[in-house]
Amino acid sequence: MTGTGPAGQRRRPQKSHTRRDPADLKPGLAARQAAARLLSAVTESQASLDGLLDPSGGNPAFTGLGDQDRLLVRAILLSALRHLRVIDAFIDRLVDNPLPDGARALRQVLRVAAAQILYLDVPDRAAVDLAVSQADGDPRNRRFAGLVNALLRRMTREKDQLLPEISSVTPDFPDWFEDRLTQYYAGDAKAILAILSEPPAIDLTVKSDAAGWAERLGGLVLPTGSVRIGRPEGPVSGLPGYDEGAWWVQDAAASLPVQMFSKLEGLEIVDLCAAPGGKTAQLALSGARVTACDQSANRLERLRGNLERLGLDVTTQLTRAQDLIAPDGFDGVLLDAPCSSTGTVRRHPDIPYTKSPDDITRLARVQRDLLDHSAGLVRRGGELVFSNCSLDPEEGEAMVAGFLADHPAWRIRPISPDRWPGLEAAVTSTGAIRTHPAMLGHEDPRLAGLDGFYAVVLTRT
Ligand SMILES: C[S@@+](CC[C@H](N)C(=O)[O-])C[C@H]1O[C@@H](n2cnc3c(N)ncnc32)[C@H](O)[C@@H]1O
Repeated sequence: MTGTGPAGQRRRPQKSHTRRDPADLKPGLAARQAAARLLSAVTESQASLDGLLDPSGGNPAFTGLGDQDRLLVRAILLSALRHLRVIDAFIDRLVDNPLPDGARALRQVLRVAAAQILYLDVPDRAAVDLAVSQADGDPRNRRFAGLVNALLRRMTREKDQLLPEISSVTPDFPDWFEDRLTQYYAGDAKAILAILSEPPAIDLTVKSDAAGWAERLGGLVLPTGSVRIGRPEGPVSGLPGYDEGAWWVQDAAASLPVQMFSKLEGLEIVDLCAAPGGKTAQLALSGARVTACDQSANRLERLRGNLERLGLDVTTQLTRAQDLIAPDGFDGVLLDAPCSSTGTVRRHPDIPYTKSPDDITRLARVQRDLLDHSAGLVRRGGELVFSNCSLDPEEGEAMVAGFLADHPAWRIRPISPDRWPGLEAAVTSTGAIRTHPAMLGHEDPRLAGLDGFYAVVLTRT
């Protein structure tokens, strides 16, 4: 409020020197600041997006936001990471001189704004204005506020013309990631890379009556028996069947490993890396007596919550798989091993930025150690299913070939190529399963694709 001074002149409003939350100053600014900070954590410190966005233990810049802002930050980050190289190429096209190397904070501000302008349904003007305010409010970027304004305004004007052109010649993902996929998937690599920058469809594993649930939810039944519901607008917890535990979210590819056991009903099965419990639920639903182990107490707690909602009963054990001792063994062992998760880049587009070829080699060694230990837990005549959601053969085909070479008593029990009609291409020449995101094509991109998975059944002769 303005007032009058002693001489009767109008007094200018006093600037408050109290530190205020930027969100108080301009709606939406705190969300953009959080997005830039988290993008920097992913791309510069290799922090995992899942960890940063965890509602309980995540980054305070995110957890301190309201629900709407959190949704926006998540959407900005997913879009930015799915198209980071295209966004950078667009920014670089619009600057007269390359951005200084030290201007990393500035680049994050521009990336966050560009993700909104190029890929999200946010009014251009709001994206530009907030980016300018964001630059202006940060001493590192203040001198660039004019540049931010000019560059982003130009982006809004020229996006229709330039985006298709830049996208057609710029890869979406880092070279190491694209090179490996091209090396291993040859003819399919282009299609895989194209679909990896699309958000995935949501698949449900239903307890029963897949056709009925598909009709009720407007989805379709897949060769795996899963129900695909596309990309629903709101949270899945609002859909029919969630509260009564009639289904759970599980990519169709992730449902295959459990289906590969030849028998489950009445058998004693250990699920060694079980949380959050998608495969544990399948095992329990098939009538197995399940022990679900995980090394993470938090994740095991999540598994218990998920199984409780589904009304399924399992024994849980907090342990590292390699520390589990079971002198009597199990009829079946599921080792859904920790991996680089490159098969899930559609929902985790941070992976190409947070993982490296060295990580893949390291994780393949971890998997091999876990597989060696798992083999000792299988009763004679029992089955060991190994799986993971990596697209990289070093963590799949090659690792298992090494195991078989060192354990001559073990064999692959081959899966028949017609086990899932419509998914014949997923069965390899050795009888293992190799899925990739360009499988299960559909004319509607919202209904297409599959996570990358490798899975194999091993038995002792
Ligand atoms: C790929 S996730 C498993 C997904 C799960 N099977 C499902 O279908 O929902 C890998 C899990 O392995 C756990 N994990 C990683 N290393 C482990 C180890 N050495 N022993 C036991 N659990 C481990 C992680 O905590 C994580 O929950």
